[in-house]
Amino acid sequence: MAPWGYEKDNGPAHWHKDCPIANGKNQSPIDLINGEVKYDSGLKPLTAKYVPFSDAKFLNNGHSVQFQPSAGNGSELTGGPLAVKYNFEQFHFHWGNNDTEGSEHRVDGKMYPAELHFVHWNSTNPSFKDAVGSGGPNGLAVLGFFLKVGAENAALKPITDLIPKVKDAGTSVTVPSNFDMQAILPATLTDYYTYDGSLTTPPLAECVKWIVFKQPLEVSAAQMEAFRSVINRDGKPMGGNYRPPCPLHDRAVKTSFK
Ligand SMILES: C[C@H](CNC(=O)c1ccc(S(N)(=O)=O)cc1)Cn1ccc2ccccc21
Ligand SMILES: [Zn+2]
Repeated sequence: MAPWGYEKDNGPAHWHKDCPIANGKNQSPIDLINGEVKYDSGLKPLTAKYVPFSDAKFLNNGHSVQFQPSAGNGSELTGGPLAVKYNFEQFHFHWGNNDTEGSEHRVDGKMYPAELHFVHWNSTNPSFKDAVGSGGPNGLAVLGFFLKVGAENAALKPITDLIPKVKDAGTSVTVPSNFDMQAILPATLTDYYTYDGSLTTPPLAECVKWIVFKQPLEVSAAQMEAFRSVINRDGKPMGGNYRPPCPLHDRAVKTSFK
């Protein structure tokens, strides 16, 4: 099979051939149905402590655009549903070719124009790759933020301004060391959905504690358009790089809010 992608001939419906876990019982994304979630008063706010990276790249890997430090620097995530500290690994985006589609998770069937994922790995593992392969839903913790079109996002501007430099698959650019990743996050990481799931791209490993925030972030129409100028390995617009929702099976989605 051609390397996986989101086109007709290599998209999500084909992934099970190389990754049979695609039809597993803990797959992501899902449709977050408010009538079926359960409030858990034990869910505390999350704490993300992000230290500026001196050596990070912003890259186009053919299926997303991704902020990738060269090494860890103590940036970490704790709290919420997490029992231990998780190290920051990377963040990346999923988006659509118009404002009616693009996010991976949905809320009562509604899609947002894009979704931002902050990927972290369980620090009890020696490395990110070990955490992916560690088995069970505590290997990674991914924060999901919906993006909607509105005011310009000043915190994301240093990143969206770099998008034209990584238009082509396989290209990358150095991110200025004064980029403040912490500024992207809302002041308090309180209202979220959380459930046990998987990577949303092959190898689709079922190793993720998902934490999806109820409150979308805003980006300007111009910032949204920047994403839509990115192209994939086939020279086609990358927009549409989202997996459709997967069956919940017998999983519970908990919320930190009533
Ligand atoms: C997974 C890793 C490549 N994929 C990811 O890192 C990743 C991270 C987050 C998401 S999302 N959209 O769910 O937030 C999706 C993919 C490579 N890799 C590491 C071990 C490993 C083993 C076999 C094959 C590839 C392997
Ligand atoms: Zn993702």
